[in-house]
Amino acid sequence: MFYLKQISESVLKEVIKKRPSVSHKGDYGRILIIGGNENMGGAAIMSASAAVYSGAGLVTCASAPENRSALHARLPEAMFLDYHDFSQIITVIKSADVIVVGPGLGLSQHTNKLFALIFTHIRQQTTLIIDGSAITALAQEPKLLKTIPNCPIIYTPHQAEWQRLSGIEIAAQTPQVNQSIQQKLGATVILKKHHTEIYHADNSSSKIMIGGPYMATGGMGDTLTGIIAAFIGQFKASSAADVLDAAVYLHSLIPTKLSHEKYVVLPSDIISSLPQVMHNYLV
Ligand SMILES: NC(=O)C1=CN([C@@H]2O[C@H](COP(=O)(O)OP(=O)(O)OC[C@H]3O[C@@H](n4cnc5c(N)ncnc54)[C@H](OP(=O)(O)O)[C@@H]3O)[C@@H](O)[C@H]2O)[C@@H](O)CC1
Ligand SMILES: Nc1ncnc2c1ncn2[C@@H]1O[C@H](COP(=O)(O)OP(=O)(O)O)[C@@H](O)[C@H]1O
Ligand SMILES: [Mg+2]
Repeated sequence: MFYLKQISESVLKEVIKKRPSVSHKGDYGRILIIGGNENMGGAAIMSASAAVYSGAGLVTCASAPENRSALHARLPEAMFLDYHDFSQIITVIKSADVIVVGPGLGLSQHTNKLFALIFTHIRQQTTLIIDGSAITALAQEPKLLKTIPNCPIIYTPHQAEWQRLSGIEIAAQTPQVNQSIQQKLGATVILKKHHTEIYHADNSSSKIMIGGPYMATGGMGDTLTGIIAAFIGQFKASSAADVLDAAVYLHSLIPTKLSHEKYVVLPSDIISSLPQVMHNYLV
């Protein structure tokens, strides 16, 4: 029998820490989000917003220039880069603690150029979260997959994206098979579904038993990427597995609670609740 640990609420108390008085934004994670083409800026904005509202110290969003005003109007805490400006993007890649690539990025030659840029300039200690279009782009370009850098990598596929990347049909995505592909990839895989499963880089695995169809709105996965990035960027005292378990659990805990009074829980509802709910877990 394959054992997936059921994540419990207690992980939030273990991971979320009171901040030392003598600290500054640089201590809470420099996050770069690369996503949002001219039609899907919302995905990058939701990812960046989730990162800011879950405590990331400095968030920069590299996106299509059409999204600049929307991002600034919606999230003035975040900085913006035109994703065609390679020299500025390289500078931020080199200083980022966590990079998210993919929310709303779309599939184009430009997506592949951005991959080459990240893979060349990312530092070994930086975590790279690969989501959405970026997963599909990698699945379509096996050559790119061979050039993946030697830094911590986290894939956050939904079941169809996992099918594209792993070659496993959705019906055949059992924990044993999922873990064998995850180990071949040498990365962490967060397989998003009803009761999301996490296959950690240290070969442990876990799953959540909360969340439901009130979360089935576009942007819900984009929001998860921002929470994960912020947690990695700031909660350095806990193990990598606990930090990811906590981020994934929190992302579903908020809508589970709100679903008692709402038919659907929007990504924006989760984002605005994050600071208050996180405060509840300070010991
Ligand atoms: N506001 C914005 O800017 C938004 C931007 N977005 C961005 O769009 C990009 C593309 O991402 P995507 O997930 O929308 O599309 P894609 O990768 O083609 O997968 C969909 C196909 O897979 C199938 N499918 C099967 N199982 C599934 C499952 N469990 N979960 C989901 N799908 C499942 C599904 O089946 P069907 O619905 O037909 O039954 C369909 O055939 C990505 O970069 C993302 O960030 C979105 O976040 C939305 C809000
Ligand atoms: N029925 C459901 N039960 C539990 N979680 C769900 C359900 N439907 C969607 N979700 C969650 O919503 C998110 C959807 O991710 P994804 O498809 O990548 O969204 P998007 O790309 O639109 O942002 C995942 O975290 C998934 O677990
Ligand atoms: Mg997605």
